[in-house]
Amino acid sequence: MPVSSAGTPARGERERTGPEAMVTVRGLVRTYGGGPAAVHALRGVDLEVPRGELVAVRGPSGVGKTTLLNLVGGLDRPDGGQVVVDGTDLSRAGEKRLLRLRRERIGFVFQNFGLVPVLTAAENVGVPLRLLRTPWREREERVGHLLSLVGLAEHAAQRPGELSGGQQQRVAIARALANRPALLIADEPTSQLDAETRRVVTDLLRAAVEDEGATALVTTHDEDLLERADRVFELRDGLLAGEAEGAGQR
Ligand SMILES: Nc1ncnc2c1ncn2[C@@H]1O[C@H](COP(=O)(O)OP(=O)(O)OP(=O)(O)O)[C@@H](O)[C@H]1O
Repeated sequence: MPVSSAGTPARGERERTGPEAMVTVRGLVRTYGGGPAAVHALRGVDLEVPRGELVAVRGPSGVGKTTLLNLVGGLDRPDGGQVVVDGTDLSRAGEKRLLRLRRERIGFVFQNFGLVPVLTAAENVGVPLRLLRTPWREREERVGHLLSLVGLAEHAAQRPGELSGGQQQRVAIARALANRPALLIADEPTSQLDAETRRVVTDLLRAAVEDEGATALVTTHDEDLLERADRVFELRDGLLAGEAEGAGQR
C-alpha cells in the first residue's frame, strides 16, 4: 500500500489491503433500530479473507452472519467501521461504483436462493451475464457449462417452481459463478439439503476456489463444509472470534 510520510494512504491512491486480502473488515458496527429495542448485530467485527481461500463464518441463529455478508457484499451500509473488497473501500464508493463491483467482481448465493420465478433455470443463470452485456453465444456456452457443473443440464428449461429445493440451490450457485466472480459470497449454501447434495454443493464451492480462482466467504452450520474450509471464524455477541484452521481439502 502506498503510504504518505504520516503512515496513512497517499492521497488519490486506491486503497489496497496487500496482495493477499480479498476482504478486509475493521471495527464493523451494524445496529438495527434505536433506543432500548435496538439490535446490536455487529459490535466491532474484524475479519480478513485472504485471496484464493474458502473462509467460513459460523455462529448461532440470529447472531449477525447474514448482516456481515450483506455489508461485505455492499448490499447494506454499516453504522461504523470499514469494509475493503478487492481494493475498494466500500464506505468511500458511490452507488455506481458499488453496483459495478457487485456486477463484475462478486457472486451472491442468498439463503432463500433469490431466483426469478418466471425465468427458466438457464435464464436465471444467465442474468449476471445479461447485465454485463456478454454476447449471446458466449453467454449460452457459459450457462451450459455451469448447468452441467451443477448437474442440472437436463433441467435447463424448468422454472424454479418446478425444481426441488436442492436443485434451486444449485441453480443459485451456478448463477453466482456466472460472471467468474473474484469473490463468492454464500449464505448457508448447504442448508436444507440432503447429505449427498450438500457434498455436491461443497465440491462446487471448492471447485470455484481451486479451478475458477475465486475467493469464497460463506456462512454455515454444516460440519462437512466447515471441515473443508481453509479458515473458520465464529461470530458471537456481535464479535468475530476464534479462528480455526479447516482442512481445506477438495
Ligand atoms: N432489517 C432488519 N431490521 C431489524 N432487525 C434485523 C434486520 N435484519 C436482521 N435483524 C436482526 O439482527 C440480528 C442478526 O440477524 P442476521 O440475519 O444477520 O442473523 P444470522 O446470524 O444470519 O441468522 P440465521 O443463522 O438465523 O440466518 C437478528 O437479531 C435479527 O433479528
